Amino acid sequence: MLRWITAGESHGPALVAVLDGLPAGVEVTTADVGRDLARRRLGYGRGARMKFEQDEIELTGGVRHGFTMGGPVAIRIGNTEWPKWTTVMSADPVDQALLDEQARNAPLTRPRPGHADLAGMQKYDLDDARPVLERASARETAARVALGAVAKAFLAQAVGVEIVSHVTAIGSVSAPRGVVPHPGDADAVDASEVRCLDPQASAEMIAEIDATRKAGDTLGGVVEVLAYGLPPGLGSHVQGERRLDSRLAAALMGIQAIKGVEVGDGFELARTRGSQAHDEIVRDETGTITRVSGRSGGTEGGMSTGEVLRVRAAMKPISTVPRALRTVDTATGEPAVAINQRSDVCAVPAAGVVAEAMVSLVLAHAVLEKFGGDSVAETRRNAASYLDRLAERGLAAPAR
Ligand SMILES: Cc1cc2nc3c(=O)[nH]c(=O)nc-3n(C[C@H](O)[C@H](O)[C@H](O)COP(=O)(O)O)c2cc1C
Ligand SMILES: C=C(O[C@@H]1CC(C(=O)O)=C[C@@H](OP(=O)(O)O)[C@H]1O)C(=O)O
Repeated sequence: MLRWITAGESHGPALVAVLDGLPAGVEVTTADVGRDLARRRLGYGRGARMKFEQDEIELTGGVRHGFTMGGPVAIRIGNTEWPKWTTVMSADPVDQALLDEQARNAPLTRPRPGHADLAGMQKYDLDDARPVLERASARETAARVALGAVAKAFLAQAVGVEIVSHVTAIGSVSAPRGVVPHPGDADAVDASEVRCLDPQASAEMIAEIDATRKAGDTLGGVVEVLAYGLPPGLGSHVQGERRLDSRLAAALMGIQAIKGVEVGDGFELARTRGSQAHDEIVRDETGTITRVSGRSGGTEGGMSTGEVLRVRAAMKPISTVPRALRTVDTATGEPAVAINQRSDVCAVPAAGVVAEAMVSLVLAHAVLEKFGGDSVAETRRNAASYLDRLAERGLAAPAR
């Protein structure tokens, strides 16, 4: 079983992340993790912090000489912001006099709509939103992306699966339908400041972000993740929680600010007649079983079909809106405007990288469930044996 967990606060000394259950022999380095973390910092519309936050990475456990050893992989990501926050975020008690010296230590009592602030203060019996927002912050997604990089390395090396993500909409601007990147397009996607393959849509998205920033407002959008090379039969129809689609949806919905998930053509399928909604099965000239379309997004009955997996996630606009939103000061009970610190205007491009990480973790888990293995070579042999058996039965799925 593959399990993962993260800890740490936005302005604490570091984030830490643990991935337990990975076989030995996965080739992964600090540079591989760093590459994905750098991609997460990309994106037009991000705020000031992303320009100077450095993501100091340390593989603190589970990896030796560039290969996993079979134990938990532990990653520490130091926050370079920490020196400014040593008092307000000190783990140990601090003198009140010292706290009173800096404005940033004052309790936050004007909860921001759209954030965890108010519900967290209610739930955890707090007079200050600080302990809530520190953990609710999407700074935590750096830890997930670090683990996702390791999962992605495992998927590529064990079963040849490649993951790519892109932005399909920002605010009212959508990429044309049919813009679907292949693994070979990954660098071209990242070369766009909004991680969109279509140049015209990219330019329009950037203009929309500029106009929104000028208006003191924020934006959301839609990201899509594709997985190429999945074998059929990951996940299972036998129990709701074992379905690959339900696990992907939960993992994507667990990302900060994600409010909707679609698998394949998703909501569009609800408006389509059955004859136009499903992917007909044919045998091609090589004897391979294949589909004439990809509307299902590569899952049927909660299992991978062997076709390209395609999932989308909708992100709501950034919650910290410069045009101050109404709230109530919890210290006085009086109407107030929400705290408004520096913030992103749009983080949809970064959310795509986070979604890629979550899809990678879910797929790595599903691969290990199906094929097991204490070494990558063993997982690879087990997967090959399954695919050989499918071929023997005349049920080989296409290599994608
Ligand atoms: C990559 C990423 C970056 C984000 N950056 C910000 C930000 O700078 N400011 C902000 O207010 N919200 C930001 N958010 C969103 C908040 O974390 C999110 O709105 C908040 O957790 C409440 O959303 P929820 O109701 O889905 O938990 C970001 C989200 C993601 C995924
Ligand atoms: C730090 C990151 O994102 C942060 C997510 C975030 C939020 O409220 O979610 C608010 C901002 O942080 P701060 O309040 O310190 O300016 C973003 O910069 C990151 O993605 O690494």
